[in-house]
Amino acid sequence: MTAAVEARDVRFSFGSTPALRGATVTVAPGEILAVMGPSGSGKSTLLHCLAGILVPDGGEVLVGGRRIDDLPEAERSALRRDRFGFVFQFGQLVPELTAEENVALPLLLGGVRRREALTRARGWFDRLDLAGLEQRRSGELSGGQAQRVALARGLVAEPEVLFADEPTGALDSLTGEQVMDLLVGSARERGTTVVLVTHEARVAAYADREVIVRDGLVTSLTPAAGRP
Ligand SMILES: Nc1ncnc2c1ncn2[C@@H]1O[C@H](COP(=O)(O)OP(=O)(O)OP(=O)(O)O)[C@@H](O)[C@H]1O
Repeated sequence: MTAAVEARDVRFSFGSTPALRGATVTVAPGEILAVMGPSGSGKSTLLHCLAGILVPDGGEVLVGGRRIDDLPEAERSALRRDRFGFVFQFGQLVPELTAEENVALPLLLGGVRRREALTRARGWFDRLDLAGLEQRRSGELSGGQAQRVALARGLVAEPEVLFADEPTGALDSLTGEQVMDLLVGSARERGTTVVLVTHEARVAAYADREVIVRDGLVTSLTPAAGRP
């Protein structure tokens, strides 16, 4: 089966600091993969390389079996917009926009007309337990609400792959569990592939499989905790 996303022997340095030293990982279509590992081990860098945000110094990144690391920036940017969704640790909502405009953003950037984009965006508010908050700005939302809005924004364009970098890192454990339930539930409903960076075992337990990044290498493959 062709992998949804794959890194082959990927190397990346920030100046003289090596962040990835030959990382190899394969994510199957519809799989939820947790990327674990100590602070500074290269987890975010691996996610950024898989998502075509960073271009590796060596090795290859493939999406649906096709190399993306050698594409021009404009094509990688279009790929991110059209086929990927993103959720980061601190939601990173646009403060000037309402919650529903934030959710609609990927659709608007993809050329969907405003009225249709907002209608599709609103559909997510009930689903993610956000009904009534459509017109709020990010400063008027709790951390958990803002992160659910960010999750809706990551999923609204029905991406093939959702990249989530510490999506619960700024939340208390109960709120974090609610966000993970919604993230995993929505991904499973649509068969969305998920690459989930986390240093928390209880978050990784939501995944189908976990890999550990250590010193810029993917060093171990184990079943996620709590799964047979
Ligand atoms: N923008 C940057 N400039 C310079 N060095 C960086 C930059 N980003 C990351 N690094 C370095 O690259 C290495 C890998 O960082 P990365 O952020 O990928 O680790 P991480 O496993 O995601 O860490 P954390 O769990 O703390 O977020 C570290 O040594 C880090 O200091």
